Amino acid sequence: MRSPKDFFAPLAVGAPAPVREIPASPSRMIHFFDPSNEKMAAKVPDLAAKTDVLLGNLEDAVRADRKEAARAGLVSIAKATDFGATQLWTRVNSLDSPWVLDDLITLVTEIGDKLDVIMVPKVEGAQDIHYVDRLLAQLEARAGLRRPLLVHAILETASGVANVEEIAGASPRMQGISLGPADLAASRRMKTTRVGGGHPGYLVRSDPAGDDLHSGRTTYQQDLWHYTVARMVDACVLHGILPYYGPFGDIRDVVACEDQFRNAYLLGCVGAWSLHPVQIDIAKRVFSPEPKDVAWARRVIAAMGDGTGAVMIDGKMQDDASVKQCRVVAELADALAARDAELKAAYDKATEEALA
Ligand SMILES: CC(=O)SCCNC(=O)CCNC(=O)[C@H](O)C(C)(C)COP(=O)(O)OP(=O)(O)OC[C@H]1O[C@@H](n2cnc3c(N)ncnc32)[C@H](O)[C@@H]1OP(=O)(O)O
Ligand SMILES: CC(=O)C(=O)O
Ligand SMILES: [Mg+2]
Repeated sequence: MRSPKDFFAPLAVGAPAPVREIPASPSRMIHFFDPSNEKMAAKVPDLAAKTDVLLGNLEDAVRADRKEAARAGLVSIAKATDFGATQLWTRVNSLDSPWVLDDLITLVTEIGDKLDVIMVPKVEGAQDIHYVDRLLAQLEARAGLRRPLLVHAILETASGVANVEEIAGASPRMQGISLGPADLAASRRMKTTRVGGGHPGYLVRSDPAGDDLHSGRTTYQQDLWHYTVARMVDACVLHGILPYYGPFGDIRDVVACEDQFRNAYLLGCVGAWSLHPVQIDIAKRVFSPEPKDVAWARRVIAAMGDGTGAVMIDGKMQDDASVKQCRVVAELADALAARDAELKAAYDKATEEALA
């Protein structure tokens, strides 16, 4: 563990100084593509126009015999594409794999100036982040980079969950953490074979009306990921970094995908992964506050003046705490509206109507 005095010192001579605050650019969807897949690669320029984050994936879902092609593909795509305001991220192979060292050396030295964030899978504890932190500093110095790369950890091992607070605070490079429900389920020996989402067997049942235990009892499916997402959100907030829901593997079930994303949004996550183009708009919709909620938040903020005291609006009590809740929604809306004219118009129209 570095001393608090050295926390923001560069870890290699010539490496750029670490950032003191994580940039709050929109990252409602982290869209995954396989840079070795020609069809997906061809779509990257179009996808850059409609996603907040594009991520060139080198790890799971890329076949072992395509790892080098994926790495080389990402280098060419990054060099050839103008991403505009969209961030470019990558997910490198796991730290115990035969590919990760070349992934990091190649990507940082060839396209370090185009990359924003490096996602590290299967993080077990702070030691994994410390390893990547020092190596990135050495490579940044070698490449002459002026801006430090940020690091994102996937929470997908039982040990990672047990150590999530120390992972979140392991380095000033830590940008955020995503839930990895597939590897996490395997690591914990959970008995679900689904990639994220609920399970019909994980439920609670209402009490029986009488002696008949078998009929008339409603069941409610529960969220398998509630505990982990909530814990991840707290760890991220504690260290000033951003929490994300990860993948939803049932691409066809756009309805349950939206539900899972919304649960994560309501619990504090800022975005989720999209694995297929059909999930991009779902994430955009869910992780952008609804116009009526923005209008309400702005109305409460306006009515609360300096933010202290208590007022009644439409029969609901508002005070110093509820105005803070409203500021969360209003500030997110302002940040998204600054980049999205359509959203800005919808927020402003709803606010005008609410204040009329
Ligand atoms: C547990 C984890 O680690 S999750 C993260 C790792 N997994 C991934 O990254 C998976 C990424 N996604 C995929 O590989 C694919 O979407 C699959 C395999 C799930 C489905 O792919 P397909 O069977 O080709 O889907 P489908 O036929 O509906 O695709 C329609 C079009 O969208 C394209 N497409 C599919 N997924 C993507 C994507 N993620 N990005 C860009 N284009 C895509 C297809 O190439 C196809 O293009 P075409 O119309 O030119 O032929
Ligand atoms: C996200 C991921 O990598 C997983 O669920 O395993
Ligand atoms: Mg995984």
